[in-house]
Amino acid sequence: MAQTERIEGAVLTKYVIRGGKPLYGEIDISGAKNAAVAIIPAALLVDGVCRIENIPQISDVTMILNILQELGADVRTVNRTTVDIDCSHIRNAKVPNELARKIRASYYLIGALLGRFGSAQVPPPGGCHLGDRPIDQHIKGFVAMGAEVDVRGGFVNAWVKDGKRLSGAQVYLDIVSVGATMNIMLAAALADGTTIIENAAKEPHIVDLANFLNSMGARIMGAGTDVIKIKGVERLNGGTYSIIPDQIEAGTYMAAVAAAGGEVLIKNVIPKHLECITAKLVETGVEVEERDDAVLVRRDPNARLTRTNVKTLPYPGFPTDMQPQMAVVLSLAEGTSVITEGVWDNRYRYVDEIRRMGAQFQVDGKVAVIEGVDHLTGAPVRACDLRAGAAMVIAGLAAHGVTEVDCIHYIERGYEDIVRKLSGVGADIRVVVTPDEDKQAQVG
Ligand SMILES: CC(=O)N[C@H]1[C@@H](OP(=O)(O)OP(=O)(O)OC[C@H]2O[C@@H](n3ccc(=O)[nH]c3=O)[C@H](O)[C@@H]2O)O[C@H](CO)[C@@H](O)[C@@H]1O
Ligand SMILES: C=C(OP(=O)(O)O)C(=O)O
Repeated sequence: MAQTERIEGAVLTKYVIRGGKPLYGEIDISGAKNAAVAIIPAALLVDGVCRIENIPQISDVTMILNILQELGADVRTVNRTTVDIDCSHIRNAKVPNELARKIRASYYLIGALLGRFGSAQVPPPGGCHLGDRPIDQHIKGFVAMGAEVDVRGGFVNAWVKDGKRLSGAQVYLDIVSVGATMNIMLAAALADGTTIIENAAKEPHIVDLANFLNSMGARIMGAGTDVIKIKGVERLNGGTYSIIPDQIEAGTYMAAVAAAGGEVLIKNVIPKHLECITAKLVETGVEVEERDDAVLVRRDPNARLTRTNVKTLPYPGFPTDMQPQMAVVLSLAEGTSVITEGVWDNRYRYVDEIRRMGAQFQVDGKVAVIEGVDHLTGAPVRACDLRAGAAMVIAGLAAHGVTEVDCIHYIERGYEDIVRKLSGVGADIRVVVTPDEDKQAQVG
């Protein structure tokens, strides 16, 4: 990722956690990062004002809103979680380099700009390093719809060969890809004719993007199944839409209660979206009670967790974005657990960090074997990426002693107010700001 941990004023920030305190109380979940970062670019397709509610206050959202503004969108903050976006006056289909390379979701601008203008120039996506992150399936979809695509001069260049409008097409995805499914949906919403995506991904954020587009006048059917049908329309009109709660943020706090013990009501969630996470936590001995729009998570701080095996898979399988957090839970479970990473090639980069805290963790390719330990011990550790960073926080909450988590800008890509939310349930966690000595030395 291109973000830097050096921030204005030559300071470094980290989280300092004094662990070993069970968590009690309530946590409110914010809007879903992975839905927001696709729905905001989708506003490019709309003629008029889109009011988007339940937007999470995270740095990836700030970044994608900044990109739209750079392109010429009128973005107005209505309140903390609501923005009005009007892209009607944009005429520019070239996305600025510096911003777009910082986030993976900038690739949604390809589908949205192609759909709106018939051309797009977007830098290759950034995002967390989880292994190779190809976009060949996105490109396959655009090409099937009549686009030419090449990658040259540091940009993905895409344009429609004959005229300005893409044509509906049948696209079979060779691999279940969330990004390709959403990007093709974006491109197809205003296309001429019907697009059918086969072997589509089924994640909650795919359904959310379809619901957003449909609420603005699109005709998308089947989102949430593996065949999605998009009947292209002439135009989309403005409207109001509220983003779904963040499945992974909720799962992260569920894992925190599992690791640290206690009883927390996790509010503003869709319990159905959490079932894949709930099922695995229950196997380890955690109690989870589903309410209408909340889950109550309980774990006796004096009882040991039980081992289990986890394989990450596309939805409704166990999410890859919960793999590091679940690994911390299993590090504390009695017996040997096995995790198989089924989506990414390189999602165990945090292993050296968690080992510093006493976890017994062996990794061979996509498989991790974890021997549960009785307790973890606080240590200085680094957030290697967004979810690995969240996992370090969870480990710190459960550990004996003090844990310092560095590189927290990764965590802030996807977690709104994590320190306030955890402090609210009794965690001893602070943000500490210290002078950046390297920078001071340079300045001096
Ligand atoms: C299926 C899945 O769990 N997807 C996750 C993936 O979405 P994201 O959209 O980033 O990734 P994809 O779903 O597209 O990728 C899934 C797999 O398909 C491969 N691939 C993808 C696109 C492509 O054109 N060619 C190709 O080969 C990837 O290398 C990966 O192995 O990461 C996000 C952030 O961690 C998660 O929120 C998503 O839940
Ligand atoms: C890895 C993630 O995000 P991104 O794909 O945006 O890097 C994530 O949400 O867990």
